[in-house]
Amino acid sequence: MGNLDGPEKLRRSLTLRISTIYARNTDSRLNRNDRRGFRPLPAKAQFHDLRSAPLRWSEMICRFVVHSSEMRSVDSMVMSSLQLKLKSKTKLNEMRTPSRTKLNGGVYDRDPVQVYCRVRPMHSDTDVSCMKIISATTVLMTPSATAISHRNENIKSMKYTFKEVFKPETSQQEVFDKVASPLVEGLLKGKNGLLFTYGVTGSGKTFTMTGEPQNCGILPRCLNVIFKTINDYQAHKYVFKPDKMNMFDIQTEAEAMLERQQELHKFKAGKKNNSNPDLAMSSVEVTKIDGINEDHQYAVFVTYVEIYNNCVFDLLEDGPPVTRNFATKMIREDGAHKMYVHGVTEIEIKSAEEAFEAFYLGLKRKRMAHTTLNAESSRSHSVFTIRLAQAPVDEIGEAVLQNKEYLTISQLSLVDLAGSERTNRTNNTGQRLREASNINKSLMTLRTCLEALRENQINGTKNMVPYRESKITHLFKNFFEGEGHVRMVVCVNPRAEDYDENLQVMRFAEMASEVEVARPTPIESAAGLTVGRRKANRLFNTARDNINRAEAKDLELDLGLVYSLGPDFPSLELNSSQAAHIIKELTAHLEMRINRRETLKRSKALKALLDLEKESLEVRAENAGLRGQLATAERRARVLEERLATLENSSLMQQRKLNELTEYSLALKRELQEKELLLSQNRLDKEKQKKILTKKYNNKIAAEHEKAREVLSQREKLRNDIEDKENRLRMIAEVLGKAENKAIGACDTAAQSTTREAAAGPSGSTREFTPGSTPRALPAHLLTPFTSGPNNRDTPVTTSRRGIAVANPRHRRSLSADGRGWVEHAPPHLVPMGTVLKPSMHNSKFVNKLTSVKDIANPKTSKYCLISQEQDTDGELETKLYKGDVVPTCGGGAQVIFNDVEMLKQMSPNRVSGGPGARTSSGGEATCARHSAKRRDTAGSPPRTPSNTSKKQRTDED
Ligand SMILES: Nc1ncnc2c1ncn2[C@@H]1O[C@H](COP(=O)(O)OP(=O)(O)OP(=O)(O)O)[C@@H](O)[C@H]1O
Repeated sequence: MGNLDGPEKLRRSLTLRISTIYARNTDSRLNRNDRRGFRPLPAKAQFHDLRSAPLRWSEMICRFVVHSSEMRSVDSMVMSSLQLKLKSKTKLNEMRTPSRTKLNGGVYDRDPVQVYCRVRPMHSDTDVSCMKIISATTVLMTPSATAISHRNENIKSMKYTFKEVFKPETSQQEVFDKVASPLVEGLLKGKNGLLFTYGVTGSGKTFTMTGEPQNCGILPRCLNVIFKTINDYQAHKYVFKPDKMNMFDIQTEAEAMLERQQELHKFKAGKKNNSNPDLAMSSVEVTKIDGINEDHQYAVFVTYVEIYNNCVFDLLEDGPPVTRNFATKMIREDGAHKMYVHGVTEIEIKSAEEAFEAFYLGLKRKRMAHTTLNAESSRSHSVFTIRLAQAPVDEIGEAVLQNKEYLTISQLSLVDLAGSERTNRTNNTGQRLREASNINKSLMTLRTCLEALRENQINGTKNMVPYRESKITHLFKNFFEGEGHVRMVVCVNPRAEDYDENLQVMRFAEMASEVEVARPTPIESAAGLTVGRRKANRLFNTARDNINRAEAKDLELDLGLVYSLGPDFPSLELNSSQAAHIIKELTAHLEMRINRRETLKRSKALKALLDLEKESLEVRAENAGLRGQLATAERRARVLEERLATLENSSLMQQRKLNELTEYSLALKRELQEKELLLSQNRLDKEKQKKILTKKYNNKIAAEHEKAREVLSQREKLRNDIEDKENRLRMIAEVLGKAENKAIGACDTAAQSTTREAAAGPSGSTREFTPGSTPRALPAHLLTPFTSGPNNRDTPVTTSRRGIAVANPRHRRSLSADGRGWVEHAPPHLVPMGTVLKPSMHNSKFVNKLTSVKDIANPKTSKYCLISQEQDTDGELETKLYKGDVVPTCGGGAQVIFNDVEMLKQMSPNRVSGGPGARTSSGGEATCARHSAKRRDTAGSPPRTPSNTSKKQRTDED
């Protein structure tokens, strides 16, 4: 280097030393030989002093290229790096998980859930709105006349206040800036956040969360901003590695590199591309978020799950892009009592494009369907979770500190809830109906949980919050029970038809805004580490790269630092003349010693190198063996995990089936009990009715018996009367018979027999009745001669008579009529018979038609006679008399028992008849008609010719 001029010499020496130091800066034990040319360190230099050496170098190199103002932080870094180890030792055991800040004697610092309202544009201009935005924070809802709540609860216009109300024309960017941007900032600063959209179906929740291809929503914008902000501070892939139990491991650069190489091999086998070329969300202009910790390294992980019919499905699971056959996942609690989806695919993302790719893969798999109210309706709740792992870089600003306690995990969950639906509006059936009922049920649980939480917070109670009743609330538990910011965007469709549902949404929003969540604690920077070390390291690296370039010749060098390595060797003076010889010998000796030492050193170094090489080989072999074991163990663990997941799924399914069966059996039991109850009720009713009826029946029977008894006694009485009268008549007849015998002397046989017949009573000793004859004696008036007429019937007649006169009232054939209590039922225009054969029915009631029951059923009526007249086959008039007794019935009516039929035939006197007994007469028609009828006792004599015969047919019913 002696021939080189100043700057060149310096450049070379710097290059040599920087590369040496850089190559070893991860090793804490620097070799003295490596520090050749540096200012010697004190003999008792401590470990942390040695670590500071490269930083001094970085300081020095930086001076070539950076502005002096930037050096201030580097200076301070150099100073504070000395204290690193001591302080870091004391901080090792400090927990990094955010803990609740206690204020004023145990009261937690809390923020309320911030609720925003977004009103979507109307479908068409003709739609009627039920909502008016009256200020930046207030809406006024007015019910339409048809609204149910207006009719039932008589609700008038209501005002609802929000953190902010977004008008229909508000842009997606504005909504993102106001609602989501603070949450993203919180995420980058280590705070948890939850943002969910809530509203009726078709109100714009998905539009707000996801957006449209050219007008993206909150989620893509969040991803854009995150990657834009942490782009320069990302850790290498696989430095942070999820441990599958909701926590992360930190790997060394070497381990991470190995995994990257393995992944590269996998990718060569076949890379999947799920990005959607139509959706250019990444092209949106984004602004970075300021104020993130530049001494940290960051890694972003995403998961995307949907909760469909209260089951959790992983939307990023390996498999074909569009599939529905994924297994359900379980929600579990990690070591820090946080809920997480066990076995979910968590992808490490290195750019916004990669994030969109994952997001669109999930979006394709998300369950959407066409419904009456929304062409693309979400049938599930979707939860996109961004987890950010961050950890400080080491003291030289190069790699992540290998200490899990410095690791901070924050998460932002973006939830697009499915919309509440009223089935009578959607007209859903089958699967859609089941989905809707599950959606409504889970939203109801969310509401119940928030209500319980609010109740506990307001009243200081400790009532159980039913998070576990629904998967979505189970997942939300982290946010409401832990720390973080919770925001909700209430989406509303201002149509008048949606009023009732929007009213429920508004009430929910009002209630949710009263729930408070613990404010997150800001994370502290890594203990004792110099702020800005990462930047310094970066500058150092840049400088190191630059110094090798040709342009470095022209760099202005501050040589002051370089020559401050130490003073020159003092000059030696020789004054004696023999000294030259001595010096020569000494020089030779010294050279020999130096050569020897060099040789020894080289051989020693060679040996050390060989040892090192051997050791390194052994370590490598051991490492390979261990890696193999690790890979096997991992494989086995994966297989076991898969088996566990399968078993869990099947147990879940069995459990679900069991629950369903239990519910079904319970329902059946309930039904059975109800039916039994109904049966016993019926039985009781019947028994009661039976008792009532029996009682009624008995009463009626008793009444009937009573009536029958009365009727019988009446009958008995009547019979006695009749007998009495008959006896009297008989006596009269006997008296009359004796008188006649005396007056007439000899009487023809026929007349005698007739008179005897008529006069003979049942008690008469001389009279014999033939079967079928009338068992009653003729009344006295009937025995009068024909001429006596009806008016003289009661008067005893002493005039003699010969033969049987045609119109002789004594020969009146109808013995059935006693003239009392008769109802005569005959056609209105009865041809007058004018014959004695017509029964005498005194004081009878004459009716043409039987219209009233009372005509028959009254105590005065005891006989009934139906008279019909018609022409017979010879054209003669034929009169029939159907006679019967009227018998009262139990029900208060009456029945007629027919017991006698009489038939009268009237023949024209002009009619020429060749038959025996036929008569011709020149007498008038009326007379002829009157005399043509003849009585014949059917029982006593055989029937005559039909022309002049009157028949009596008796049907004795009794
Ligand atoms: N603010 C808005 N500006 C413009 N269009 C909107 C807005 N909000 C919603 N829309 C439109 O309304 C329709 C329904 O919206 P979206 O699918 O987001 O409803 P949703 O609340 O998610 O319904 P669901 O609960 O059924 O999934 C979409 O076509 C969407 O483009």
